[in-house]
Amino acid sequence: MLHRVLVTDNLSAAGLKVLEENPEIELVIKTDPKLSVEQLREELQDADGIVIRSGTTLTEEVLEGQSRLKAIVRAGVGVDNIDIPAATRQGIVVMNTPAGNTISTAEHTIAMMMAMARNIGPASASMREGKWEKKIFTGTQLAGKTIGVIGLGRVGLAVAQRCLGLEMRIVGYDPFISSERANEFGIELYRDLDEMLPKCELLTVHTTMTPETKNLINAERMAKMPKGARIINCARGGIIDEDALADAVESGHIAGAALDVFLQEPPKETRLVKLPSVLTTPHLGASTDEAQELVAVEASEIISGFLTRNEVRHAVNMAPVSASEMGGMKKYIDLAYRLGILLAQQTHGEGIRSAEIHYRGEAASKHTRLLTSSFSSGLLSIALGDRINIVNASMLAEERGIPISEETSKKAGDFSTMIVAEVTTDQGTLRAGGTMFGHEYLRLVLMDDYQLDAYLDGTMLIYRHRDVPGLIGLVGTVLGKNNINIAHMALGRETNQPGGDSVAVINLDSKPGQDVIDEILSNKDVTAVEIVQLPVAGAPLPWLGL
Ligand SMILES: NC(=O)C1=CN([C@@H]2O[C@H](COP(=O)(O)OP(=O)(O)OC[C@H]3O[C@@H](n4cnc5c(N)ncnc54)[C@H](O)[C@@H]3O)[C@@H](O)[C@H]2O)C=CC1
Ligand SMILES: O=C(O)CCC(=O)C(=O)O
Repeated sequence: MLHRVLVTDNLSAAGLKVLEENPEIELVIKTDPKLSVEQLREELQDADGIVIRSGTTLTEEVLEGQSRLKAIVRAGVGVDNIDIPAATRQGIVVMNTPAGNTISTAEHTIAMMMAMARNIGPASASMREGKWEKKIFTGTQLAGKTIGVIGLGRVGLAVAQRCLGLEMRIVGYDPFISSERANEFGIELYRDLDEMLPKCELLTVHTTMTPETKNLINAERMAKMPKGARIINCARGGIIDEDALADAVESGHIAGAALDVFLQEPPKETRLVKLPSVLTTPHLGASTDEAQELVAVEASEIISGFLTRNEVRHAVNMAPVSASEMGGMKKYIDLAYRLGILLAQQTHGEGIRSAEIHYRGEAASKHTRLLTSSFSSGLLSIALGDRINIVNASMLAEERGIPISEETSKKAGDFSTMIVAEVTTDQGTLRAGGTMFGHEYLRLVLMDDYQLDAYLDGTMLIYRHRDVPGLIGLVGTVLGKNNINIAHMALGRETNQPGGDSVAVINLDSKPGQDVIDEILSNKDVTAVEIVQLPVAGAPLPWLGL
């Protein structure tokens, strides 16, 4: 089946070519005219993936109920036009291309700073009107000035490097970078933003947009900057309070501002944009041929890799997994998922309080967070059906107040690799442990305290009983007379003594009806019977299609 990829913003031709040339992808381009919310919802119903830039907004309303959509790729950095919690809840993986437009954005920041410092915009406009106004456009030299850089990630550091070349002094603020790293870039790092601001003759922000960075630079903080300071924002509108900035520019406390990004794009409130000492561009930071080609090609490769090879690159709502890593993980993902569905059925998905997963031996060196998500998606599958997958399982478990923890030990026990899951419910704790033979055949080797060796697939009849002679034959007869074939049978004894409590797991070729269960249960030595239905061996996992 072809994977349908929707593109709703302008992507460079080189990026589109990657998608067009992939025989497993069907490309649908809907850039002109811009889709309404309703049209976007409709298009997404038939899409496996979507590639966007900043022009498309994927809100909760748009993403709600999009059961076919598996991946969103942002050709660029900022994912603030995507409702990430909504996407995660829907089980949609969100990925971006973090590095392709860094240099272009840093260059745009420098261009904005220099143009603002030398009044290039208004001077050019004045000449276009036939004027020659040398005096009023006298600017300010940058060499020797102190610039504050807030957010020392990819763009912030690239800006700092360039400012160093302009012989500026650089002070910086980013709570998540070490002073050693900042010093490598010639930046004097401050741990307190308010202490740094009085030093900043220029200030540039390069953080992502988060609740913490919204209005990070407000009226109070602008007041702490020296009179005549200048502010640049080529990151995200709203990191600098737009109203407060307009006030500060009007009052003359801030001499000028250079803005590429706005709270609303295009801005509806234009007081700031119309101020003569405010220089603006329409979100052009990443708009160079080079950056657009890089991000578009990378975005197209990311969506193709995800849909055709299960590769997860630069995901913002799940752990990344390379194609080769995914290859070695498939069986483990499957094993964890099967243990989850097994325990879900044994608890009937009710009253689950918490779960603990233990990874032993080889399993401990795998991507255990992903395996735990896979287990969780199996565990919650009864309650949530096919709405749940590896992407949203942890979030949905947390939302239901079910803590799912993991513990790893590289020391192998009885098996070279093993996953043991324990689920605590209102009634008690259930345990299931699985391994794989020859990296291929999944086996259930632990059930509560019983050691056994059962197939971990298909229809499983599990009955608990006293270990007395003849019982296996009796159960076999009941199944036989109802024409139910036994594929495999495993027994687990609590102690090695006969007569104690035991469990039997019988893999069947068809599912017995209630009458068969009742007949087995009517035996005085049988204490409980349950049927567990697992996917058949080798069945593709939901969503990942592994
Ligand atoms: N104008 C444009 O066209 C473009 C804008 N951008 C925007 O530029 C910004 C930076 O992008 P990158 O450098 O690639 O991101 P990044 O993730 O590499 O860097 C962000 C930095 O902000 C820091 N940070 C987070 N919270 C902070 C806080 N409260 N205070 C101070 N620092 C904080 C982080 O520690 C990180 O170092 C993003 O908002 C991105 O969306 C990026 C590319 C193009
Ligand atoms: O796609 C664009 O033009 C904007 C890029 C951007 O803002 C980003 O990558 O965060």
